[in-house]
Amino acid sequence: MGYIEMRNSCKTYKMGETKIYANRDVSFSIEKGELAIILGSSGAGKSTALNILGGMDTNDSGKVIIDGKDISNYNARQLTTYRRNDVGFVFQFYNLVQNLTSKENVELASEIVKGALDYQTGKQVLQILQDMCRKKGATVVIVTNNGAIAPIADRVIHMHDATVKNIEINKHPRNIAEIEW
Ligand SMILES: Nc1ncnc2c1ncn2[C@@H]1O[C@H](COP(=O)(O)OP(=O)(O)OP(=O)(O)O)[C@@H](O)[C@H]1O
Repeated sequence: MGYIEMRNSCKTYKMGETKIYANRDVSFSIEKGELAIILGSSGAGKSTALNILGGMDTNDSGKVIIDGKDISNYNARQLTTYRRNDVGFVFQFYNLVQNLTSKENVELASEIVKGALDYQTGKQVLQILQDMCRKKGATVVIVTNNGAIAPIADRVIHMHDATVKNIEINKHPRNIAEIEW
């Protein structure tokens, strides 16, 4: 079993009378110490999957197994403990997260790099994330619509239209210095 596993995870949002499928039967597995990239165009469902993995949102059905525990059964208090102890977030833009209280949003914001990342700062952040995997054994999940950074990942999860279309394993991930966008 992977360190992180989504199994048939589904999430819908209601917009008035309309039901929007943000994640439909999303399944993937990430090994401990991997750098995984979830890649897809705007609206593909990447942030929805990441928010669920990070305990910031909950799914409607399906399992979300982290280190052998199914966090999809967690209540709000358990999710708060999980976020505090087991998860770290870096946002590209300053985001308010809908499911968190305003106090939790302020706490999150205090840990976030200032505003949108410029090119060089973006590269430095990627370098830190890759080093955290390679040197400290951390498991990192990056969400992006920029295909140019996919070669730095051990695993690339392609999403389109709320589903996982394809999963690629890079046997020889590139160093950050080798990529340009
Ligand atoms: N809170 C919400 N209420 C209603 N619809 C939502 C909500 N969050 C996401 N959606 C919808 O769910 C779908 C998936 O959105 P999601 O943000 O997960 O995509 P994404 O791949 O991360 O896109 P982006 O790259 O633009 O951030 C989209 O159609 C989006 O409009």
